[in-house]
Amino acid sequence: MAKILTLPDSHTAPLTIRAKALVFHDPQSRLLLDHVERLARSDATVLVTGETGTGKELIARHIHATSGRAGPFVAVNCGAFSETLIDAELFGHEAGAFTGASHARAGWFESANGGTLFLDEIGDLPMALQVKLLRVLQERQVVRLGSRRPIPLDVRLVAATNIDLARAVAAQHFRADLYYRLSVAGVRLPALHARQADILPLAEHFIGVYCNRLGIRTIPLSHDAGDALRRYSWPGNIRELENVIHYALIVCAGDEIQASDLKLVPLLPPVDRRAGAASPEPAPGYGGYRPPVAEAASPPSAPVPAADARSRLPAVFDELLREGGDGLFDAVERALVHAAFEHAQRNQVRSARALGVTRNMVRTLLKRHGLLAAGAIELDGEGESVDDAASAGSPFTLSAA
Ligand SMILES: Nc1ncnc2c1ncn2[C@@H]1O[C@H](COP(=O)(O)OP(=O)(O)OP(=O)(O)O)[C@@H](O)[C@H]1O
Repeated sequence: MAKILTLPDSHTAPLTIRAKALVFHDPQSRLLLDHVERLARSDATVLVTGETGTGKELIARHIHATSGRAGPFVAVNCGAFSETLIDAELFGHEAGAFTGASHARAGWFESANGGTLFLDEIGDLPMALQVKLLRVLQERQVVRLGSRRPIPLDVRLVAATNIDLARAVAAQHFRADLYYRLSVAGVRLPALHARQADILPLAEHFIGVYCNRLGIRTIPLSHDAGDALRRYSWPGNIRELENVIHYALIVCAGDEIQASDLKLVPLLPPVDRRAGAASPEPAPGYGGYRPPVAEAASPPSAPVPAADARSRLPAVFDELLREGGDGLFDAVERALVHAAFEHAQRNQVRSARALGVTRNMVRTLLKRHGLLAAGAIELDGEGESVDDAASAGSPFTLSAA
């Protein structure tokens, strides 16, 4: 059974709590872990939400491991089966219940008796089975397909999803009654970029795991590599970090993992600070990320009130701003506007849509950062109108909270 190391209250140094494979170092993460363990001690059904790769299954396993339940942990991905199959697999069937059912078979609920059933991607469960699931949860008994005999159950259900179930209810893809039943006890796992203090401890943890697996001595991160990991936005969250470290250990040729060994997917194209200059090719390795190059001699235009600009940009900038001060904010804002403008082939309307701001705001920001200075071409949209709402699918909203 996984064991949590409890830390003395007086311990002020940053600490990593390791419980089997659990790394929770960020103060917010530790609070979350406390919450999870309190829920684990109850019998409550728990809904774990969070983006892909944030550790939902790991948390479900931890809930089981710390619940004191002696039965097994049974994990099922609801999105991986057809409706007919998942019905029979979840609730079991008697012999002859349907064509091909030559033997009676216990379903996952019965298999998890005394333990925990983890239903991953619960949002993918077909509506008809949502009704059945709700009934099983309420009555604490299951009836196999082809039978009328109720089988009593003692199963703790943990469900997980990376979609917004409330929206799925609004879109009539998910039943409201099941939603309310599942949402009583919830755990929301933050995206990795919002757990800054967890990034390096997790990276070190994965270095340990994979060096062990590869049978090599531990290779530490160089300073630059650590910096790059902290600055990256991690759209694939902890799973992506794990893969990046695994790959880096395979390609690393020296005594330390270098930034160039890290295969990070670029969120932003590289930045050229000269207005109107063509974007250079991404750097090799390190996902093409480059720090902004030194300021070139393009004259700054009339500034716009910073607060105005900030209020319209995604929340991730607020985080960067808190951490890095105005200089960092400006650099990121400029990089973003420049990237969107180049990506939209200097069409202000399309840039505005990608950024989720008005066209006037794009124009103001372009001016402010000298991107409409001499040599820059200004193309307007062909009569397209833009409203203030962020456009769906904007490539620049990936890391927004
Ligand atoms: N706190 C953590 N400490 C150590 N490893 C972790 C932690 N959280 C997640 N991981 C690792 O990250 C990987 C992804 O975690 P997991 O599969 O639990 O994510 P998930 O949210 O269920 O993903 P998906 O939504 O894609 O199913 C796993 O290898 C897991 O062991």
